[in-house]
Amino acid sequence: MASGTALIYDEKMATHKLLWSDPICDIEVPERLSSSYEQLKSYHLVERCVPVPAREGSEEEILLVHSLEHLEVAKSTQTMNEEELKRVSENYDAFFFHPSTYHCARLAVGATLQLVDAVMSGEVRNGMALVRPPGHHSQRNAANGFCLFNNVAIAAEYAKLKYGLQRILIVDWDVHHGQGIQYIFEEDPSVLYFSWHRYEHQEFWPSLKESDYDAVGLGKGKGFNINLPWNKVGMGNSDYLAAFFHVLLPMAFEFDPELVIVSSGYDSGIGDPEGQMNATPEVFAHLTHFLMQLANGKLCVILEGGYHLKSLGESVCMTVKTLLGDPVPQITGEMAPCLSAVESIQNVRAAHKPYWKWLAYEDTSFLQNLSTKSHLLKKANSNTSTEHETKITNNNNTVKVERFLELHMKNILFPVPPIKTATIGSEGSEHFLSEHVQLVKEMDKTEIKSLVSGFYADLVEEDKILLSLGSMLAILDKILKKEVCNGIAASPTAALSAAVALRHSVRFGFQRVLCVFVGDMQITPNTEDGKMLIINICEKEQPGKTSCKHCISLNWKEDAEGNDFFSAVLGFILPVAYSYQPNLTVIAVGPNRSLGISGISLLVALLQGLAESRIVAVIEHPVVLSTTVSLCDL
Ligand SMILES: NCCCNCCCCCC(=O)CS
Ligand SMILES: [Zn+2]
Repeated sequence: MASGTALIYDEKMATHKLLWSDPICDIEVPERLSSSYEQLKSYHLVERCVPVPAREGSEEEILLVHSLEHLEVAKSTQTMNEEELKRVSENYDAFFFHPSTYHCARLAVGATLQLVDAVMSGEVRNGMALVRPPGHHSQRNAANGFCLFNNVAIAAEYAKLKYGLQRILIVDWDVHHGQGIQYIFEEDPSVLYFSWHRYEHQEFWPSLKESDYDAVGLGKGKGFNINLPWNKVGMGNSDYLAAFFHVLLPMAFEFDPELVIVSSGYDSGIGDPEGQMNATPEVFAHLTHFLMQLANGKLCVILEGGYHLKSLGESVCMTVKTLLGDPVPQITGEMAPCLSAVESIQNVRAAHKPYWKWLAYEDTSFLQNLSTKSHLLKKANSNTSTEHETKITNNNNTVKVERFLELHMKNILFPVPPIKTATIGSEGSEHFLSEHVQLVKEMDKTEIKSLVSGFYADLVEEDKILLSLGSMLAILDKILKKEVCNGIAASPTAALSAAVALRHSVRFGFQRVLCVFVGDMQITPNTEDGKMLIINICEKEQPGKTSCKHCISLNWKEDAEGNDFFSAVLGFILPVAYSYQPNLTVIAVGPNRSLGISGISLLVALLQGLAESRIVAVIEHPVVLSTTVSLCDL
């Protein structure tokens, strides 16, 4: 598995700038790039990345997507004076030329392709390219929305051609619809394009009918274009996470891409004048973390929009920090998506039902009266405020947002715990594990006995059991003291170890401990104090087992595709776990587990988005090593 994160930046891309007054384009300033880079430096993130130089994209590479005419027009602007530049710019919707624009746009293309090469060659695992002008609005024969060449679309065509890829996922989390990308790939089933965007029932720019949820692709491309319109402003972390859990991630796992490219616009973040949304910078760490679980981690993040310099910089840092494998910061605030977001999520799922296995059982009965419904919704929304109150409605609120960003930002990029993963390896096992792993010495028996005696002494008689608890407790202690980030212990009885780990963590002072138990859990610690949440994925109905508020059992059977597993984890376990906001996660795999190794590794990897990635895995013997790899392989 490749390692390392590439960072591609060339300050020459800051020369492109607006020479006349234009209230629409004046937010796309050179400082977007330089201040993001400075922010990365201030958090010591640049030095941790692999520097990869930008290059000029060739004319041939640009012609993979654009017409010769478009290329020639762009090229001809290099020698124009301001008046001519202004005139050419007026041919396009929201675009401006500068004498250096053509050169900068070729650098943006080249930087993007350099990142694709670095990732596809295995030189790095993932990376980010800080580029401008952005690309996702530009079309075969036109510049649009600050974009001249479609960097991400060219990258996808380039990767198909040079590396023979057949499945590329493009995730566009910019707050605008990347209609350029949609037009280029809408008949192409080898490129899955997902975009969410501010839409407000087609009121918001670019105000296209084809940006709505029912634009699912054309011909062979049907089902491979996913539009999630936001019909209200003020969308926040909970709405973005719900969109990933209930739309993008199940599709992405079913699609199983060989490469993931992100049209990474941060105008969907809080404070941005274009987006007017409320999602905070750490949400981009979570979104990045989720996408890192696809395509063996081959992830190329390409900058698109983002016009609030402070919010942009913090979000860029959150993204790069996560690409580097750092623990994911806790998401705070409400966890329920708003009504309008749920409406959009339901609509796009219903529109895609015919094209996706994981949606086979989707109930679309609500759709019948949708046409009147959305009309009614629109009318209703004009007065009722059943949505997030939009915190940034008028300018004195903007001050509040600025204040929020100042206060909120300075300490959310915490120092990384020195060691990532702890394990009790039998002699020599350290050779299997990556450099992140620290071997922890066993606790001695007397210490264990005294520690455990207050809990399950009646259950713990045999020494073998006692010893197994010792290794888990030794690791758990390091996690609770935040000396390590996560750990893994083998155990002859995962159920007992999990129960002790839960009790021990609560006694240590953790207020919300999540336990995901795979297999039938003989012991269920009492959870009524709300300090534990147990999700039990069990093969068969547990006779007489009552599901109480904090103990949920999910009946499970191994199925042919394994797709149901993804939608169960993504559509149920993660949303429940995220709404619980645990500060520690215990995952335990019992004897008759029903999930394959890959399923467990994915579950562990996805659960690392919680509790600042504090997770302890208690595994029955045979699967120990592979799970260790997925733990320290973040
Ligand atoms: N009433 C007309 C308003 C037009 N606004 C155009 C905004 C273009 C934004 C492009 C962008 O941010 C790329 S990521
Ligand atoms: Zn944008």
